[in-house]
Amino acid sequence: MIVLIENIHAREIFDSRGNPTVEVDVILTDGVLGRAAVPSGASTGDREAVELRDGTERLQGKGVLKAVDNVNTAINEALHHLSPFNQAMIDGKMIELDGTNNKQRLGANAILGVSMAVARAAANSKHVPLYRYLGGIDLQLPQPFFNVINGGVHADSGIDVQEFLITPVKRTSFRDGVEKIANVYHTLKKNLAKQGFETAVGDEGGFAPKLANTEAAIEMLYQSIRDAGYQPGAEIAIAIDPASSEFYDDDSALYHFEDKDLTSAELLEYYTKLVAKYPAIVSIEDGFSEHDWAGFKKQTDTMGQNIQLVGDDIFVTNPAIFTEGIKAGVANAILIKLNQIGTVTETIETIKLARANGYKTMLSHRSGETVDSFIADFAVAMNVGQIKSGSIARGERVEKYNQFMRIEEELGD
Ligand SMILES: O=C(O)[C@@H](CO)OP(=O)(O)O
Ligand SMILES: [Mg+2]
Repeated sequence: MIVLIENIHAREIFDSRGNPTVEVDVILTDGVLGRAAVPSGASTGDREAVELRDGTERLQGKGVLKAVDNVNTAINEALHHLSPFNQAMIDGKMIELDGTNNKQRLGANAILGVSMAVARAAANSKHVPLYRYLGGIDLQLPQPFFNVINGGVHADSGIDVQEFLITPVKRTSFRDGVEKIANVYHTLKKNLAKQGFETAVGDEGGFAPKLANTEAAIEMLYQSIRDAGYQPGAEIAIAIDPASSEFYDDDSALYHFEDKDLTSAELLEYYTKLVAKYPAIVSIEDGFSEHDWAGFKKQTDTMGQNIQLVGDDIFVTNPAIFTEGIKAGVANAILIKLNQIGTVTETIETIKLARANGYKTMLSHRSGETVDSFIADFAVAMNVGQIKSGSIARGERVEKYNQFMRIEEELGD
């Protein structure tokens, strides 16, 4: 029996920050359903594909009814009775229908919702798990990075660095890694409370204590890793995402960081000293602004041999922009976010580009999420190597880690 797309239906739902977002149902001619929901960022890169919002009075302008309508009319018509098993063709049709270079007409939120839901419908129709449908034979669970202290625009902690992540470098399995992180997480909570700090959490489920600065947060992590019975660095390593585009001033070309205005060179000196003092730090993401390619390049030249340097806002998962970055020798790893580029097919293209050029890849959630765990299956299918999905203490974050544990159980040894 030939199975085709019968109907596509989108609706407006709400994400983990209480903002509207797009959910899409794809129904095939065999009656099978594929459903997917689109996440949303707060510290977005300028050149990300456009998230279409209504801009009307309703819901502070954040409604997504236009995007929903684009799915239910134009996209539904264009994909009617096409094969759900040719993802590249489906994504290509939507890119063509949109006709812009940043998906501003139909909305990347509309297009990505359909793109992911088609993949899921196809997998369901074939009765195979999504990770197996999208993946080849090389299915691998990634190294997980858990964001346990939140700052920047994700919390009101007052800490300039947006994310402090910990990763279980020594682990016997994915589940074992999650258990170790859970131990550190609960120890960190106790340590914060003991010292009189708040233990409420930020957007990504990490704590949002009013710590003095970056070093104080890292000290807190070192102490909690040790108190939980692990060695910082050898057993549990640390990563940071300063998301520095958020504190970069384009006019003066200065970084407003921890009450000082730093030049690009001064910020580099800061990072150099920071990793020398805290060798458990193995990865820095967006250490420099998306508008400071020279600074990012300088950091790559001086620190890139010893540490992972991840480009997020600067590359926005865009194959064309990333190609410029590769040519310029900027960063040695790339953060991958499906909604920065807007289709499954283009995301795969960027991952392949990274692999071909010796860049590491880290798949990422957004700070506004839903319980959709598409990225867990996608990470395994694409063998991305690393993932970040927040802490283990908010449902929409932990659902991704739980899905990895289900997949690990299915894959066995
Ligand atoms: O900067 C980031 O890496 C992301 C995800 O953690 O944040 P946002 O989704 O707000 O862009
Ligand atoms: Mg980032």
